[in-house]
Amino acid sequence: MIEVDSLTKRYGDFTAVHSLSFAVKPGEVMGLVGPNGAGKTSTLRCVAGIIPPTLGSVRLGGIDLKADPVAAKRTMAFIPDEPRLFEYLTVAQHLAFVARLYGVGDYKARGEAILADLDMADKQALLPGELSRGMKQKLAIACGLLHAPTAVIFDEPLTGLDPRGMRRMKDVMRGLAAQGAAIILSSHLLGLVEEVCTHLLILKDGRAMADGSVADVRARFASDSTSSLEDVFFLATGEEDVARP
Ligand SMILES: Nc1ncnc2c1ncn2[C@@H]1O[C@H](COP(=O)(O)OP(=O)(O)OP(=O)(O)O)[C@@H](O)[C@H]1O
Repeated sequence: MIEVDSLTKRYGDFTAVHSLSFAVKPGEVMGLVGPNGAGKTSTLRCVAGIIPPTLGSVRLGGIDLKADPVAAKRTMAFIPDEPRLFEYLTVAQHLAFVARLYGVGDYKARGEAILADLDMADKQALLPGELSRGMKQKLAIACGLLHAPTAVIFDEPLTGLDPRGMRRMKDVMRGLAAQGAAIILSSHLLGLVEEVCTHLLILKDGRAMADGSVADVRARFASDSTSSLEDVFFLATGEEDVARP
């Protein structure tokens, strides 16, 4: 469960996120979408405990992030769009290191299963410098999932993946949700959001333009239940001439 209550993020005098509240329940995948500068990254970083909110609170698995950051972060994984790896650790050593950090005792079988899911089983002895961009992304994902997080944040998770990798990644997200994880997926790829997400939060200028199940948001903004998420996005954000043919 991810619970965000009245989250405000200011940078100096500028307010990037205005009193935002939402919750992602176990099994839900919430798509966080919005135009450039809407406040998505600021929100995600606050939820992940990377930067502090100016006001408001975040609870992960029922644990207040400010009151007990270590316990709250133990329940969570943040998968950034740009993989950050250790140059001198192999794939297998990355998993061993992350397992020690999170106190995952029986990590080997779990790590191998995650690597296999991502088509990385035969890459265990390689260093990041020997991996392609997409493989690095997959390794970052494997590291993030090793401790079986119940709250998972994906920021543009398909960046650099080939079509097979993208399909694997979508399966991984659906699988995590089916196992009861609460997931936030931030992406500009509205097709991906439409395929994977059960819920939507559309942000603009740091404010929620829409929040709810995909069906509810669609019903609110589009007259037609078959309208694409792209249409819903433009209607909700007023970003484009929606009357275009
Ligand atoms: N460290 C910072 N200092 C000052 N302003 C910032 C900082 N980080 C972000 N902002 C501002 O906050 C606003 C929201 O930025 P943010 O990166 O959260 O948006 P975003 O929705 O993730 O955008 P994008 O889709 O382009 O990644 C923007 O106006 C940005 O200029």
